Amino acid sequence: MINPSWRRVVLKVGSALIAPEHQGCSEQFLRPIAEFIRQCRLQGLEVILVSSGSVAAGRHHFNFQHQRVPIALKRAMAAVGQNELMNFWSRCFDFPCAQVLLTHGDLSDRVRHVNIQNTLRRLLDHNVLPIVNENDTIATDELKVGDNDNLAAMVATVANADALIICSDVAGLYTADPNKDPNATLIPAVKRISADIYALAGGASSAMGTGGMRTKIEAAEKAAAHGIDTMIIDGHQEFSFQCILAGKNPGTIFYGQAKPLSAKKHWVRHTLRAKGEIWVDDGCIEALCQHGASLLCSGIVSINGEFDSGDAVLVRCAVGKRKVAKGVSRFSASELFSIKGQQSRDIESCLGYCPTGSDAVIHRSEMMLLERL
Ligand SMILES: Nc1ncnc2c1ncn2[C@@H]1O[C@H](COP(=O)(O)OP(=O)(O)O)[C@@H](O)[C@H]1O
Ligand SMILES: N[C@@H](CCC(=O)OP(=O)(O)O)C(=O)O
Repeated sequence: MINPSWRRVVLKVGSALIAPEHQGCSEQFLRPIAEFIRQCRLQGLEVILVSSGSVAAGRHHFNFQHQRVPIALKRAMAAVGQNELMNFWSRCFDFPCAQVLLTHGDLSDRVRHVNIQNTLRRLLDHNVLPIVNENDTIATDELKVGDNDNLAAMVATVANADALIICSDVAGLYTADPNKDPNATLIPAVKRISADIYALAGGASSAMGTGGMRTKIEAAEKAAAHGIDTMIIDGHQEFSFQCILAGKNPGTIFYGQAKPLSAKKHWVRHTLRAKGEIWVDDGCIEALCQHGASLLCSGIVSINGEFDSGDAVLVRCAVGKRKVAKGVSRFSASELFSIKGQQSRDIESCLGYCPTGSDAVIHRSEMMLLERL
């Protein structure tokens, strides 16, 4: 294995590998991937598979020729395709497979998040292969992750994996989209994901791919913040899998951070979605960024959006509106309208009650500074 310290890996397989001809699941690329999973398990690695392809695999059952599929039809295609997908994967192995269908709503709810973690743990303990996909049949824009690269990174985080391997249709991250630029060259390793790395990424070039390279870099960034290494490899080539098993790098490796974020901070930063904004003054920004303070109501200038206590919000500078932090608000938007700019001791007299028993609007432990990242 490329890194002998890896104990648990998440392997993500894109739709173009599952159903390359739009005619249901194809053995062509899946057999070598299945063999790789088998070999990993023989080497003592725990494997979680994140398999795309429910829509691509189900499409041939519907007489629909247009490129853009209406969402209601996509949900129906996913329902039938997911079944084909699971049947196919199950036939590849002589050990049991488990279907785990998730939405973003499941990953961002603390109780369901823990349930997912416990279920994956139990499945791996009993040598079952978890096969994860987004629950496309019911997912709404608000509740879905939207692409399986980011979903796989969230699964790698919740499962405390050591590595995320993304099987794509190109060998890795190139200096430009290799399908458009013949001079593009492969970047073998990325130590830090910066804006320059994002600038290299274009969208999906195949009709089946969802996010292109950008969502793969987002996934690598999420994983790295949890200390997880990410590899992007060409899943069409058996050689890619042989390389990994032989300890070589056939694509691009993004190294996990040596000092990962705490699980709570990672969840706030990389899983929760901001439901609103709190705009703060310069003194407040200095307290947050330079003194590690919690956010208090005295520094709040304005509130934007509807959110409840417990929802994630963005903290923005009132002047210039740049993003300063992301965190969990202990007050709702309507409560903050009443107490913004007030001293903490006045919260109770403004609201008639003190909802949290603490004066922090966002506690330090539930806030991630964005400016330092
Ligand atoms: N800098 C880049 N390096 C490699 N591929 C890139 C880059 N920018 C854009 N791409 C495109 O991203 C595609 C892979 O993403 P996608 O089509 O979503 O596939 P998948 O099904 O693997 O998720 C490649 O085929 C390529 O055309
Ligand atoms: N959940 C969707 C796939 C979403 C997705 O990200 O697809 P891909 O870019 O092919 O990995 C499905 O199963 O059809």
